[in-house]
Amino acid sequence: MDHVLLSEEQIREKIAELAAAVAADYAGREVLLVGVLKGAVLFMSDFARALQLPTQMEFMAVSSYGSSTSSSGVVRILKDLDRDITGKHVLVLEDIIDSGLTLSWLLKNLGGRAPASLEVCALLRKPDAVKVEVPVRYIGFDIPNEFVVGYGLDYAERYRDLPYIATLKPEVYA
Ligand SMILES: O=P(O)(O)OC[C@H]1O[C@H](OP(=O)(O)OP(=O)(O)O)[C@H](O)[C@@H]1O
Ligand SMILES: Nc1nc2[nH]cnc2c(=O)[nH]1
Repeated sequence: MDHVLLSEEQIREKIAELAAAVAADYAGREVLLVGVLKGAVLFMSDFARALQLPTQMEFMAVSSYGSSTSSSGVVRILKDLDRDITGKHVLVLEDIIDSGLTLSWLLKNLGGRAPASLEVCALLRKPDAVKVEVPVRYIGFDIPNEFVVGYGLDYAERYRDLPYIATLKPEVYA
């Protein structure tokens, strides 16, 4: 671990803000939250509790081919949604947008299933790493182009359980 980038408290406050914005925008509608496994699991859990709206939850697991610290844009579905999203108001919850390749693929895929609406709420985004622009309605934090772990984010499956987000020393993963 190098240093803490975002503390537990900063994350909690940001999630409250995001949830308030989503609740205002979706008032009167039921939202179907789609969490992208595994990274978004902690975010999904805290966000769903903060959101003052009737919600349902689904999960999807995708894997991008590439090294453990970068994605290639070739995406494979490891676990699909358990049901049809036709006519649903879908809000995709992502932990991080790095190159944008995963989300870009996912939005095309989900968009083809005729949801009533499809938006994204991402906790983290690295503006300097983006290779494809993805329309993202709700963003938690823009962060520097460094590899981060914690709060769902792993390095080789470790560190997901940290309640904060930290940078990893480059020598650990280079
Ligand atoms: O914008 P990109 O460059 O495509 O990277 C972002 C994706 O990478 C991470 O997932 P990962 O493939 O590491 O799987 P995990 O969530 O199971 O850790 C993260 O959760 C995003 O889904
Ligand atoms: N853990 C982790 N996974 C990622 N996937 C894309 N970017 C990152 C990152 O900075 N950290």
